[in-house]
Amino acid sequence: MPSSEHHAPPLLQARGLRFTRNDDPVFGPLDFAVDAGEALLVQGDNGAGKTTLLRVLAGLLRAEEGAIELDGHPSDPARRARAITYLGHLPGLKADLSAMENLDFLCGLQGRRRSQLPSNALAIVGLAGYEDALARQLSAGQKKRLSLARLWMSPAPLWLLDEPYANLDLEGIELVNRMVQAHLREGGAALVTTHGAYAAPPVRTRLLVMEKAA
Ligand SMILES: Nc1ncnc2c1ncn2[C@@H]1O[C@H](COP(=O)(O)OP(=O)(O)OP(=O)(O)O)[C@@H](O)[C@H]1O
Repeated sequence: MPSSEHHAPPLLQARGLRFTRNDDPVFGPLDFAVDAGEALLVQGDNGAGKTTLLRVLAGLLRAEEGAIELDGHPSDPARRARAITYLGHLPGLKADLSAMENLDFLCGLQGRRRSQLPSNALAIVGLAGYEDALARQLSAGQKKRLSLARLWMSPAPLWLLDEPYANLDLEGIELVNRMVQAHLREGGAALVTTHGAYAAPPVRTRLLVMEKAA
């Protein structure tokens, strides 16, 4: 653990991050940092570039310019695999596997927090009793909840959450906020995109407002 006089680098730092698509500017340059125990709310209208930013941070798209550091080191595939878990718009589930098989499969790919059992994670997200249901038989909200169970199992400290409230009922929105709170209490961090329509998680929050590039 770092001593009090040694200031740990942010979990995530972006400097001068700029993204263009076919020479059209999408966002940036952006500068921001997220420390352990913090959330960064990424706010902006439809098309402002929130999803693009998260995909750049997750290593799925390449920025035109700028630098990304994870824990004080340049972001590279191995560091991203250890540090980041990405919850995108699509649930990323295998339609013909059951809820439990999906979770086992994803834990096999990404590792899991030692203290967590997949069955507990399913119960936490309200899917107790759905262990054997095929993913394609789940509702949109239940699929989202299954993705949240995968998130809960992930050992990565940095959560990139693209509109995590989409398709969730009020209780599901509160579930997301409780999960983010618990994750931050354990020293994690989260980037959360939002249109501002839902209550943000009640945690230490920084704000990044994105506007459509001119
Ligand atoms: N695959 C793509 N090909 C071409 N243009 C794209 C693609 N994906 C996004 N865009 C464009 O990039 C810009 C940013 O899109 P992005 O999805 O990042 O916005 P967003 O802030 O996440 O929007 P929303 O709130 O609607 O999800 C938009 O102008 C969009 O039309």
